[in-house]
Amino acid sequence: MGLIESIKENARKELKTIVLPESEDERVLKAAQIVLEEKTANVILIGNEDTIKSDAASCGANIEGATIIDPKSFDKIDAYIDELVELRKKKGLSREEATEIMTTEPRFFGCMMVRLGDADGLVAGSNSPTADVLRAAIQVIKTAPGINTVSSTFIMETADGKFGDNGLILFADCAVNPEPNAEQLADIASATAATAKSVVGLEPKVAMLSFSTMGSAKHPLVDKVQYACEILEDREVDFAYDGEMQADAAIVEAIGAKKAPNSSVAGKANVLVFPDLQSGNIGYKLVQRFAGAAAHGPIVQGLNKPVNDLSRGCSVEDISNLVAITATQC
Ligand SMILES: CC(C)(COP(=O)(O)OP(=O)(O)OC[C@H]1O[C@@H](n2cnc3c(N)ncnc32)[C@H](O)[C@@H]1OP(=O)(O)O)[C@@H](O)C(=O)NCCC(=O)NCCS
Ligand SMILES: CC(=O)OP(=O)(O)O
Repeated sequence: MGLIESIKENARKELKTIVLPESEDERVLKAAQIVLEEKTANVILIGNEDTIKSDAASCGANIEGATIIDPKSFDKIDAYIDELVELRKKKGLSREEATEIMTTEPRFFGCMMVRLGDADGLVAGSNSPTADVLRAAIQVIKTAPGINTVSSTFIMETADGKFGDNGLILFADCAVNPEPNAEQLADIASATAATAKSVVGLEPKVAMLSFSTMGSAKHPLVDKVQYACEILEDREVDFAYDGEMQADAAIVEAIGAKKAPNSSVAGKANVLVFPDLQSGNIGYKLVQRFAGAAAHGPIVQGLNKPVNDLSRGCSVEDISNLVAITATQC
């Protein structure tokens, strides 16, 4: 059974409720139909009921069974507004401003549903930049206890099975931290190793990527990746990692053996940690488009409850798959 099929099977075992705030996007309505048909989650759509039903009819999506909630007539809206005022009181958010946010910004409203237990998880981002989804999630859901860095990973599924574990390989961070420092790179490595285990069922082998392998180049940017490896060593993490190394040394056995002969990760990596967001975001999109890989995510790591993002270029199937993944994280 493939990864997504087994995730869907797990999701069906205990049905969770996932909020889809971007009901104005017809891909979301079509994905809601798939999720309901496949019974991988209960679905909450946010917006005006008449508008959503008419949009669904226009695009041929059968959303029967989805719950539709309009923040403007929601019976708990006052409690939601109070909670946002409390959460943002150090930032001086007024009740008037909180009311505006809760009634006009569905991503914030959806995150509040998750925070207050009226839903289990949220998927958004097909119709908004990642930063908008992340701000709502970080401000409302907050980080999990003991976590300093929210980050993200894509589960890349390549067709020919040559790289990673039978074609499965996680890329991080491709969506959140523009210029991670060494501490944050180490945090990203740990969070992604945990996702590899918990979501994909892989024993993580983490390669800390650079344009240098084991000191072959000298540059402050290389030093940063080496320092991140030292931090992982100091933290005595419980997963295999190595670096710094180039992408070919990380994933091609013969090149790993030549460039990093003493490494237990080189040539076998199933988690790639990119040195910054430019390389990570460009890297995942090139593999997705050139290699025809499925890119599941970005799965957001380090939040107190599951909220996952999408690329605006996502397909209907990407959305329904990510809903199933989110349901298994609840
Ligand atoms: C994630 C991101 C939105 C945060 O933006 P920001 O401008 O720092 O957000 P804010 O200043 O509003 O910060 C909100 C809060 O989140 C915290 N925060 C920001 N990034 C964080 C992170 N990675 N981990 C933990 N907390 C974070 C801030 O400290 C702040 O906390 P506070 O409200 O208690 O002061 C920003 O880093 C970003 O835009 N990243 C790139 C997203 C992107 O464009 N991706 C490419 C396409 S996928
Ligand atoms: C993850 C990502 O790159 O999102 P988008 O394509 O929407 O910018």
